[in-house]
Amino acid sequence: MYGGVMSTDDHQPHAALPQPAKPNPFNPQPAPQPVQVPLPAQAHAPMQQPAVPQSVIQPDTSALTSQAASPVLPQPIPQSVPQATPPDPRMAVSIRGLVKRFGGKTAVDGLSLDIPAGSFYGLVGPNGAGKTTTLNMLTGLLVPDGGTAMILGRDVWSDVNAAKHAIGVMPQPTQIFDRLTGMQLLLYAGMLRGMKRDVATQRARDLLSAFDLVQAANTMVADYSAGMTKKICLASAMIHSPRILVLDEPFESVDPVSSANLKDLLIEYASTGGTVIISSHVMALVERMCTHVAVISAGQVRAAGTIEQVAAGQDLEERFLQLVGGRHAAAHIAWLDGGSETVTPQPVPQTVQQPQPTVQQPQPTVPPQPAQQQPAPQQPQGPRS
Ligand SMILES: Nc1ncnc2c1ncn2[C@@H]1O[C@H](COP(=O)(O)OP(=O)(O)OP(=O)(O)O)[C@@H](O)[C@H]1O
Repeated sequence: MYGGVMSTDDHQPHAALPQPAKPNPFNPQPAPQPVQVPLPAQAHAPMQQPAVPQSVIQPDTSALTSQAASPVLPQPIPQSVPQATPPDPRMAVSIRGLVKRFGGKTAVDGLSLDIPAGSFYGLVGPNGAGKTTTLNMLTGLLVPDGGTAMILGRDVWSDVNAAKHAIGVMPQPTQIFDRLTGMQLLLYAGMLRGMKRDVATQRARDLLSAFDLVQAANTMVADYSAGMTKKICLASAMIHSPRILVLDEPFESVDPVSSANLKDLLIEYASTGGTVIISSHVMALVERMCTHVAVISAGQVRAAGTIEQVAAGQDLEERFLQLVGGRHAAAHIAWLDGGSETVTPQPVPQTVQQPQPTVQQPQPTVPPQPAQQQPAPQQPQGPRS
């Protein structure tokens, strides 16, 4: 997804590039196009959950600390979400009461969050917590059912082009034109953003170099490995030097060398005032790289603030487990023993022994019997020999 650039009027660059095999891969969502259409009234309706106040970025650490004494059992959710407050336009991102339902499933359940400009913000949460859905709504890919989101003081949906101009979103590998070469893909991404070809070319070279993809610059992305594809996706999100980078699992499949380079690049980017928002399951990475973290579970923010505030003096991963209650003491599967015990042979079920009609034909080694003395074997479903 390349934000509002999909509606750019600069079509000339497109003609110079090979035609992609897939239709509109940068915006895989089916119609309607949320970037073009104002939200229905309820999308901007009053928040459906108490919004997070400023304390969301400076949560009540005393509450967190007071729970630190019990390292095993899940702790109560910190009470860091008091009464609704309006979105904060000073924030890079300010979300209030965001809601998304898929049928009967509420994926995002009144989520509120403030992300300060210049922060390196990690979103962590169990599988299915609602991280991707939140990011998709934040970046205009998905129409929310309720709540509001602001990017640098502009409402994502009512001022979508301005908001999206400020962000760079890493597309998923399935969303890119993989019949382009890496260089072509970056050029395409840059020129979609209205960049001149020579500027885009230079930036593409810089990015290919930074991501160790120079050798693969003229290789079709379809022939890239998973990690290389991830890197080119990331590079395409960065080429227009956005003020906010939104990266869903950016380090997944990326090798340690590229990963280190990427981390340096992102840290430097954040140090110059850029805001990086990543979702990740790698707690150590979040703890090491991010300045802030939000723990999301069941579509809500369980805790948010600086790493130190959320960790509250503990290992972040342990704290995470407490907050989401994900570790169950009885995680034991009796038969999953790695072969350490003797396996007692069990009688093979009859259904397994049952000969297959086409396989269990009378064996050719059986001595031939006179047809009139030996009836054919009892194989009613098989062809007769
Ligand atoms: N398009 C969809 N249709 C139906 N349900 C969906 C859709 N997208 C997400 N969901 C559901 O919404 C919930 C949140 O999904 P989401 O992908 O946002 O979680 P996540 O936190 O990103 O998970 P993960 O860490 O596994 O990537 C899940 O229960 C998921 O099954």
